[in-house]
Amino acid sequence: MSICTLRSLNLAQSLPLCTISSHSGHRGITELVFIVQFLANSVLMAAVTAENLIIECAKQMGESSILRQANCRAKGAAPGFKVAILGAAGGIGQPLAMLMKINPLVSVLHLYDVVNSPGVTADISHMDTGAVVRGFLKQEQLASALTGMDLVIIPAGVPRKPGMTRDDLFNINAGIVRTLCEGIAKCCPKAIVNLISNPVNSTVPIAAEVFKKAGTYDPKRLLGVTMLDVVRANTFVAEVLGLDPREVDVPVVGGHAGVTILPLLSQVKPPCSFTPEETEYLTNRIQNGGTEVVEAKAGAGSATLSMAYAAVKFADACLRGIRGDKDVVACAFVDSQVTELPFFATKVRLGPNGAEEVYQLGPLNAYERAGLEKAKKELAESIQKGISFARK
Ligand SMILES: NC(=O)C1=CN([C@@H]2O[C@H](COP(=O)(O)OP(=O)(O)OC[C@H]3O[C@@H](n4cnc5c(N)ncnc54)[C@H](O)[C@@H]3O)[C@@H](O)[C@H]2O)C=CC1
Ligand SMILES: O=C([O-])CC(=O)C(=O)O
Repeated sequence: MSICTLRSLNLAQSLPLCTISSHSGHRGITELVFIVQFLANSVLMAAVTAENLIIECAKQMGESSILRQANCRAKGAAPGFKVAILGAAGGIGQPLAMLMKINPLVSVLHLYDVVNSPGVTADISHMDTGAVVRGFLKQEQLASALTGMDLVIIPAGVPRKPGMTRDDLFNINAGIVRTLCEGIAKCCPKAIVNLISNPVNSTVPIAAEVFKKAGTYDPKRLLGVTMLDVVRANTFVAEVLGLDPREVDVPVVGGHAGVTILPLLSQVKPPCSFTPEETEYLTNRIQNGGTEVVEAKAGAGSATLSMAYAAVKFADACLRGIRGDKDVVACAFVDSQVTELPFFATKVRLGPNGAEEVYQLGPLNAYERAGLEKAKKELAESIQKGISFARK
């Protein structure tokens, strides 16, 4: 308030003064000066009156109510999409929330968690970017967090420690994902869902079953996030080729765990070739990128910062798709007819309804065909595990 008043004072005092000094002596100009002075004083009085009014209102209604009104006004100011992050106070959730607050396509950002979301929300809400941020804590606020959302990003759940596989997270994360997806089915059934929680190869089938049970399943709108595999593949391949990673595009198909992560090195852009040793090295490194980080963090969790970056890259592609941008293509783990499995990661074209088109694998070399068979075997089990859990 006081800053507003100061600004008005400056305006009222400085404007007429500088006008007089440069134009004194001219009658018409002097009249103009008086008019400007009069207008400036009126602005000042109006500002003071308005400030008094607001202070009076604040006294009567309580400060938080005034702040809520300010929030409502801000909401109308920035056109864009409404995005919720479930698990927003976590290792991925926090940097993801920060990066989504910067995204100009986002007008409203809902941060939900079972702990610490008020603090994260207060912190992020001070960033002077367009999106309005609201925090939601615990199950009783899940419905409010989800209502009206266009895109829901889910990084909720426990991460790995050294020695664990992603499947070891199933017992805890399966239940978390089921509960959150039940909320989505009730409160924002048309939202596009970006599912990050591991094991993605099982949590995506769980989400699909929950939506089927609720009668809201739209296969296009459910996307398992495998972007981190692509981000890693681009980085490691660029290192080997001596290129800038931003110039490299590596399709990664299959799923998101160990051998189910299948980089298609024969389809790298720009076109290039690798020796058998390079192919072996790159495939292993891309498949074990997650484990590399888990071991380096030595018990303090798994990839969070690169994952937040990858999640934002993917969410941004989804939002551009919803907006109607043409040719938005990214890899994701989706409902698929590309193989005999019900879910598979390939390139998809993102549009207003999510994954509008699921692309075929394209030509594979012998190394990749062998990798595909291994990937499908493990994927089939993980998918079935998720479906059985959700149907129990
Ligand atoms: N798809 C991918 O490429 C990747 C997936 N992940 C997975 O993402 C998940 C999260 O990882 P981090 O953020 O590092 O873990 P974290 O433990 O740091 O954060 C998880 C957050 O989820 C919250 N949470 C737990 N139960 C919840 C519930 N019922 N509702 C809402 N929030 C809940 C926790 O309070 C916590 O704030 C893990 O399952 C991890 O394996 C991690 C990296 C890459
Ligand atoms: O490895 C983990 O547990 C986390 C993850 O999915 C990844 O970093 O790719």
